Amino acid sequence: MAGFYSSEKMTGLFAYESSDLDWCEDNYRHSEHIVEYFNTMSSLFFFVISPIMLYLLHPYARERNLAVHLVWTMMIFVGLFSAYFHMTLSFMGQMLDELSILWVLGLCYGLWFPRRLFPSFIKDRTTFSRLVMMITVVTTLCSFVKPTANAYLLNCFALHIIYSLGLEMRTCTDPKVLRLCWSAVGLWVLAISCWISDRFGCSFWQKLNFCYLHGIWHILIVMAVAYASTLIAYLDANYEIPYSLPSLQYWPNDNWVLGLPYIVLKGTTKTQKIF
Ligand SMILES: CCCCCCCC/C=C\CCCCCCCC(=O)N[C@@H](CO)[C@H](O)/C=C/CCCCCCCCCCCCC
Ligand SMILES: [Ca+2]
Ligand SMILES: [Zn+2]
Repeated sequence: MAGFYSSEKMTGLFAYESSDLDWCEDNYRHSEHIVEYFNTMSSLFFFVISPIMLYLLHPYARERNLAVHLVWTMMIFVGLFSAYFHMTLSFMGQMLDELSILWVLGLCYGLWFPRRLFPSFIKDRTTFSRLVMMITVVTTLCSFVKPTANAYLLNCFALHIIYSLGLEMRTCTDPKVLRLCWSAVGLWVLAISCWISDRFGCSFWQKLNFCYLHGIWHILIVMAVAYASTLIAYLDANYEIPYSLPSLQYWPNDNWVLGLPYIVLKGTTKTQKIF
């Protein structure tokens, strides 16, 4: 009997609308199987950008650490779980969506957090990455205590990333790097405005019959992550693999306003001897 109840509880976690979260978009408006149609479809944008970023960052990843590829590989899963969450609004969907974001953040911190900002008792990146891993595991467990707070906590990481970026950019005068930094911050500001507006201004947007801000957030946040992660990887390359002579370019065209940024390496391990 106890087994029956616990398996019933388990299926309850997968049940449609079992999450406490419900975004502004009308439920079942465009499909009887998909709770929030536009929020689900816009999550598919992750599948468009992630493979391109995997391809663009390959030369840098090969030189620095192939684990860099995990970032955009995991972003494909973030997109998948986000689509599943909005399709069902299930508790399991919510946790998969949020925990996959937490683990991408953990990975990015472990890989790229600048050495000179490490706490003084940490001497090398391996120890720092282990500490980040432990914090990520503990936060994963804590996320089940008050699941409605998770999204707010995750958004706070963006503030810490921007603060750390500010410290790193203080001495930068390169116009191309500054442009990438301001574009990343600008995209994030637009994205978070959509997220907050969807969360707290829903009755206003319903009156205007425009309930798609959370879907727009999905698109803007992927672009912000593409810009911010490339910028951080570029700063990291300058510090960790200076012989590779990193520079920034945009795909598909370097002159476009809204291309995807990537790192070009003009030197390789073969030219390392000179340094
Ligand atoms: C030294 C660290 C470098 C970090 C580089 C960037 C790392 C990006 C890490 C995570 C990717 C976030 C992907 C967002 C997916 C959104 C899915 C979604 O919409 N989920 C919502 C529910 O559907 C949920 O409510 C959202 C929760 C909030 C997520 C907050 C993510 C923080 C993203 C940080 C982006 C930094 C941008 C900095 C710009 C200068
Ligand atoms: Ca809804
Ligand atoms: Zn979402």
